[in-house]
Amino acid sequence: MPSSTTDMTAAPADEPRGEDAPLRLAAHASPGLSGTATIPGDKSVSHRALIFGTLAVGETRITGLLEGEDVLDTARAMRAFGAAVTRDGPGAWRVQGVGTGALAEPADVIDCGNSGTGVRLIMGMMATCPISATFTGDGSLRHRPMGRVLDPLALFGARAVGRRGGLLPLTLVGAEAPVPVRYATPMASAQVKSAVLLAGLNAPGETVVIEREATRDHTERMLMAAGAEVSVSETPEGHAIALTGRPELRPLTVAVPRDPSSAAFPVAAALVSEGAEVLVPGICLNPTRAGFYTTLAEMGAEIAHENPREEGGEPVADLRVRFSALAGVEVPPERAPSMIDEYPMLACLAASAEGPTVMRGIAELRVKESDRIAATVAGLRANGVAVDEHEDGMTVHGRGPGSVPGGGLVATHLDHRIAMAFLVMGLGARAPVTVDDARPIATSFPDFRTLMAGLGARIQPAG
Ligand SMILES: O=C(O)C1=C[C@@H](OP(=O)(O)O)[C@@H](O)[C@H](O)C1
Ligand SMILES: C=C(OP(=O)(O)O)C(=O)O
Repeated sequence: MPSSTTDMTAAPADEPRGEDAPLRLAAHASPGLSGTATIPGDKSVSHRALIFGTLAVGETRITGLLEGEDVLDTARAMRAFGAAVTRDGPGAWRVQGVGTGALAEPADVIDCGNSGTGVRLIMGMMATCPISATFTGDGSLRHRPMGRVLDPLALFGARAVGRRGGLLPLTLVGAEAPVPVRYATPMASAQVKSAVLLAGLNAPGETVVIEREATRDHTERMLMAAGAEVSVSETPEGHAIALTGRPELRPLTVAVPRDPSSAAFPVAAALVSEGAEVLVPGICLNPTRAGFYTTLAEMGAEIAHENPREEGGEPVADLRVRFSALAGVEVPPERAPSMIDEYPMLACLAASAEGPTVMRGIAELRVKESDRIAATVAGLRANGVAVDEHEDGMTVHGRGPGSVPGGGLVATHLDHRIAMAFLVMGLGARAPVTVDDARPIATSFPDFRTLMAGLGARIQPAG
C-alpha cells in the first residue's frame, strides 16, 4: 500500500481504478472456512470523519479510516475545498479543517468516482457557502439521481446546473445568503438527510429534517460530538432532527468502527461453507445498521455476539459464525434502511435457505451503483436459482444448504456489492460462480480477496 497521501488519492479514472481490463473472478466451493476476518473501517463513518474534519477548526485525528477508493475520493475533494489532509500510516489520517462557511472554492472538477455518499454529502457541505463547484463521477455515479439532494439544497438558496434529470456532471452554486430549511425527505435516505444537515450548518437559524423511517445516524452522532446543537424527536410527521446553524465545530478524534456492511460478506461466506467457523471481531452494531444481523438470526443463523462493548461511541461485538441450515423469511419492509446495502448478499444467501425469502419495500435498490434488484435477479437466474422480481423487491426460492447450482456468469455493472455477494454465493455452490468484473470491489473493500483467501476461500481469476 502506498505510504504517502498523494499516492493514496491519485487522479481518478472513469473506469474502476487498478488494472485496465475487467477482472473476471470465479468463486469455487470452499468448505471448512476458518480463521479471523479483520474487517476495514466503516465507509459511512470514514466519509463523515473527513468531511467533519474539514468543517471543524483545528486538527481532527482519525484511526481506522477505510482506505477504499470512495473514501480516498472524498479525501482528495476535502483538499480541494481547503483542508490539509495527511496520511500518517495505514488508516491513520489527520485533517486540518477550515471551519463551516470558510471553504475554499475548488480550482478544478471534483470527481467522486463511484461514491453516492461522497458526492451527495459534499454537495450539502458546500451548498450554503459562497463558492461554486463542479462535480462528476464514474459511469455508475453519472447515472444516479442527484435531484434528491438538489431539491432541498435549492430551498437553502443554492442553484444547480447539470444534465437533464439531475444527473452529473453538474455545477452547484452555493447560496450567498442561505436561509434555514424544514424538509421532509420523500425517500428513506441517510445521504439526503445528511446533505440537508450539512447545508444547515452554515445557514443561520434552525434547520429541521424529518424522515418517515429513521436511517443511519452517523451524521447526527458526529454533529453532537463536534459540539453542534442537535435535537432528535419523534413527531406525528416522523423522526425529526433539528440543528442550530453556524456552530463552531470542534475537531474530533475519530476511531472508525469496523464496517457491518463489509462484514456481511465473510459472515455470509461462513454460513454457506460446510463445517465453517469464522470470527469477525469488533463489528459496529449501531441499530440503524444492524438489520442484516437481525434477519440472519430470524433465519436460524448460528452467530454468537461475543464481548459486546462500546467503541468510538458505537456499540460493537465480535461475531462468531458457524455454517448453518437457514430458513427463508419475510423481511419486514420497515427494516430496509438498517440493511439497505446488504440485500444483494441476503438474496444470494437466501438461495441456500429452505423456502422463500421475501424482500419488499426496497425500490431504493434500483438507484444504487447499479439497479441492484435487476442485477441480483439476473445473477441468481444465471446460476440456476429461482427468483421472482417485484417492482419494489424480490422473492428468492431457496432449496436448502448445498442446493445452489452455480456455473453462471454474473454482470456486476460497476457495483462492488453485486461482485462480492455473488463471489460469496459461489463458495457454497455446486459449480463455480463467475463475476465479469471485480475491480469495483476496491471502492469499499480493497482487501476483500486477501481476507477471503486467508479464511480458505477459493476465489481465482477466471479465463
Ligand atoms: O449515508 C451513507 O453513508 C449511506 C447511505 C445509504 O444510501 P442512501 O442514503 O441512498 O440510502 C447507503 O446505501 C450508502 O452505502 C451509505
Ligand atoms: C450504495 C452504496 O454506496 P454509495 O451510495 O455511497 O455509492 C454502497 O456502498 O452500497
